[in-house]
Amino acid sequence: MRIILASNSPRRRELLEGIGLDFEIVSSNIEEISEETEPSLLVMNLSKQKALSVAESLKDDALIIAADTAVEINGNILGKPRDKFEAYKMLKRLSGKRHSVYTGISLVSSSDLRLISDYEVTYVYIKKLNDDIIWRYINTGECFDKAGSYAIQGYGSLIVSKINGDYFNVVGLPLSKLSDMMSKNFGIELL
Ligand SMILES: Cc1cn([C@H]2C[C@H](O)[C@@H](COP(=O)(O)OP(=O)(O)OP(=O)(O)O)O2)c(=O)[nH]c1=O
Repeated sequence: MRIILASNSPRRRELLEGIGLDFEIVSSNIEEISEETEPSLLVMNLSKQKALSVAESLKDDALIIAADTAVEINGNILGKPRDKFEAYKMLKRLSGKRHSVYTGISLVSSSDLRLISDYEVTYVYIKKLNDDIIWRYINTGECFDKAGSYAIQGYGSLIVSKINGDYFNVVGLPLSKLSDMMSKNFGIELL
């Protein structure tokens, strides 16, 4: 079956390429809006919207993969920062604390619109950051298209002290969970 990644994220593309999957990319371009405040439900809901928007635009049979990542700390959900001041506020909030990174995955088969959603959570500990370090990090420019304003795979690796859970989930696509979902629900084996 054709496999389609419904994502504009270069990280998600690279992660799927890394496991040798043969897939195409179709961007979803939905407005990421949801009233949901429970992070696991929010990321599953948004990934579902992305997957369905692509599935509905296809004529032939394909399996669509979509994902959404959000950061949660003390009941607050952090998405992507709008500007450097918002990035500063987010990093200040994450400084010296543990937060949770949620990624929701949705799989949809375009032939019958059968939909499966699930999520993964990883706990990330950020070092105590002074303002000088926060601004130096923001000035690397890598925080802007990232949930929570950092990229664990980039300079962000220097401000993370440890993680508990799947690293790839933090980067934006929990490959192990995805593999289980594809195998269990669609009989597609990635290994
Ligand atoms: C926390 C964290 C997030 N991120 C990224 C993963 C996601 O790409 C992004 C969160 O935004 P998303 O809305 O999940 O994804 P996206 O807009 O980049 O791509 P698309 O919706 O088209 O699939 O933050 C990192 O790259 N590293 C990190 O450490």
